[in-house]
Amino acid sequence: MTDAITYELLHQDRRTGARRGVIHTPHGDIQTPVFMPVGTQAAVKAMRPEQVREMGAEIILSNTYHLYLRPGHELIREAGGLHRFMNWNRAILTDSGGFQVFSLGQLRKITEEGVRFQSHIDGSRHILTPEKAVEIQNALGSDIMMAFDECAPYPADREYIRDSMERTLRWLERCKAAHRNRERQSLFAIMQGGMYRDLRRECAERMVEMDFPGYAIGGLSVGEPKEQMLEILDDCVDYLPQDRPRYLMGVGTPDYLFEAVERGIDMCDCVEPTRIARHGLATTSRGRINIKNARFERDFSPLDPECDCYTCRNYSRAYIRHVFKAGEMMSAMLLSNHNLHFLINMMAGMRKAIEEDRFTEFKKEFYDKYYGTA
Ligand SMILES: CNc1nc2c(CCc3ccc(C(F)(F)F)cc3)c3[nH]c(N)nc(=O)c3cc2[nH]1
Ligand SMILES: [Zn+2]
Repeated sequence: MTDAITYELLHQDRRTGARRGVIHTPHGDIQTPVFMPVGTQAAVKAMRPEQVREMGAEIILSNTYHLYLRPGHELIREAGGLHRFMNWNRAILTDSGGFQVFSLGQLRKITEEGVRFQSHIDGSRHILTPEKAVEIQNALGSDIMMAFDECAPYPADREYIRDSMERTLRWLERCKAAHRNRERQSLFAIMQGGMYRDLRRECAERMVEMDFPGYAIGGLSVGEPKEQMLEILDDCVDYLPQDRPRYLMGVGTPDYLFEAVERGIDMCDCVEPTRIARHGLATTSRGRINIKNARFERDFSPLDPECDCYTCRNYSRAYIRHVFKAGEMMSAMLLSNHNLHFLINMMAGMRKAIEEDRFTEFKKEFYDKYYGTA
């Protein structure tokens, strides 16, 4: 029986680990490497689905933890699934909730069974188990479901990491056993192992042994120094099979995206573009700008002169600064639109550069402009 998703490798950059591929899903193809906009509560903040689609997004992320607590996965099942409910007809990947329980839930307790926690919304008590996480994602109908894992905290000693990794692997067996409709929804495994190279290798080997249609690298972007993350990443990608997509979880600022793609990562996410929009921050080809800054008061040029998005074609920095200061929702709409467009555009540039075996040059050009070393 074929899996819901399959990966096709199109081209390997001649001088780096960067690779160009396509992920075929029941809701269309995803060109990789890809940046996935975050739609935590069944909405990409301040954006309508048509806009997200129009800028070229082919997959968005959503979340088991949030949607289970509100509005409830059974309600979404009754609505015909998450695609119907949020009017998004391309691919959806849902995280399994483990990470969010730890970053959002109060009073949580890990047991062999699963994780007990109190809702950050109303304090009600719940338990999330591997079986429950699969059931919820099945109700949501996401094309890619993530296994229920523990994203170990940073720093953590080797003893803790090994025990946590072993439990995550036992939970993975339970997720696989609970997963029925492989031809409609694919289950991705998530590699843990902290910052310990040998544990990472062992975790990867045991996950690959169980065979999944895709693999995520978890337990990173949890506060570790950048060099440490890149060191771990150097090894992790090589432990994974060539013919499956690789998803690096929680990574999404431009510099990290380049480093991840250079090492052979296919999929990335991050709440950053829409989150920073709400604080008046815009990502431009010449670095980040804070629109609140007084220097933009009479600046009638676009956010980014090199950007062709709706925001940059129609509004000035002065206007966006004004609506932001005035507390108008328009500022989140215009900044989210630009920030997402910028990252999606940047990924399109990476894909083209890989096809032409000039990823290294593309990365240098980008860095020189973005960090002003030009
Ligand atoms: C920010 N750093 C980080 N984020 C991490 C995430 C969350 C990724 C995610 C997924 C969906 C959404 C949604 F809001 F769009 F829904 C938002 C974020 C992880 N998730 C799991 N399962 N294991 C990990 O080991 C892990 C490590 C992570 N490091
Ligand atoms: Zn723009």
